[in-house]
Amino acid sequence: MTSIHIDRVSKWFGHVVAVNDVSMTIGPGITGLLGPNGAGKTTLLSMMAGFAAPSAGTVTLDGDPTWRNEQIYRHIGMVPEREAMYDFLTGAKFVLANAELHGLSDPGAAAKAAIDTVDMQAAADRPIATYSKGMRQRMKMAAALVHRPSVLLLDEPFNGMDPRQRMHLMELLRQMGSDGRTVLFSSHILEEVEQLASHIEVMVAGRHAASGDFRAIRRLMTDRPHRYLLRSDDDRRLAAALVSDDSVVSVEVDSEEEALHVQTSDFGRFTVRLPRLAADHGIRLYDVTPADESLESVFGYLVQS
Ligand SMILES: Nc1ncnc2c1ncn2[C@@H]1O[C@H](COP(=O)(O)OP(=O)(O)OP(=O)(O)O)[C@@H](O)[C@H]1O
Repeated sequence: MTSIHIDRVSKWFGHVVAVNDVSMTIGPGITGLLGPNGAGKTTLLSMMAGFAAPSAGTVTLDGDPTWRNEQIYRHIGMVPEREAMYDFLTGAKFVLANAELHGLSDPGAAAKAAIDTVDMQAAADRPIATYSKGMRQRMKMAAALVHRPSVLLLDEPFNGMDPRQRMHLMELLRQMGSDGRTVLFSSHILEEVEQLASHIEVMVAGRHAASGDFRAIRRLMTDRPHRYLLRSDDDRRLAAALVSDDSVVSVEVDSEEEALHVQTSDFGRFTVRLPRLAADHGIRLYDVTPADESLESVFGYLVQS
């Protein structure tokens, strides 16, 4: 069982719409679920794992609904972002308890194999309370893998990991993807998603904003109109010079801030043209600051497009 199909799914909590009419299919290999905080990624993953019911629409795994379907839990492993571990247990006991909950025929062997997979043998007999965030993350991963699920869902798995742990987990996920498993992980960091996933789904404010190859998503993010804040020794003359340039969409003089707000459609060309233009007109530039570089505004642009 490998393909998750999300069909017109919404989820609301009182007046909050966490997921808004989302449709997507997640197949074998590695997919990145990208979106800023509060985009609805955790809520969507919980519905995929069968932990929460959609308010509208359906979530199915190879045609079978995931909600309240015991058979489905055998095929899905979920690594939640929030800690859901008993700190007094050792890592080994925690993974073993998960193996027993799944009713596996040899829970001891399954737990040992899962701990070996995440390379946590050395710390397996220590209480979880003594683990670093990255070690906890790996034990949660072992618990999620103990029944050898064909679908692995991970919520912000790289949070709190050091670079070496990050590389180790990336390697492990790559291996699972190439074994034909379906691996879906959420993140709010584009670079992280790019390194691992060839296919990306983007969520913004509960909506499905974009889907595709990471190059296409990257292009969408860099081709958007860029806004800059400029300060110079003669803003009005600079504004007049800028409006005649092809790369500039709009210029606004902000006399309160004593600055110019410039919007460009081609930021590569603009960054080359701006210093030349200023030099040609004998204008001195004091400040050139991108005004919309925050991740939220980049995602916001994707939703509008
Ligand atoms: N149980 C709940 N009760 C009320 N509101 C909720 C609940 N769970 C999520 N929400 C709201 O739904 C929206 C989406 O939250 P969700 O946690 O799914 O986003 P996210 O993309 O995973 O963000 P983050 O990375 O910050 O966890 C948010 O506005 C959140 O406050």
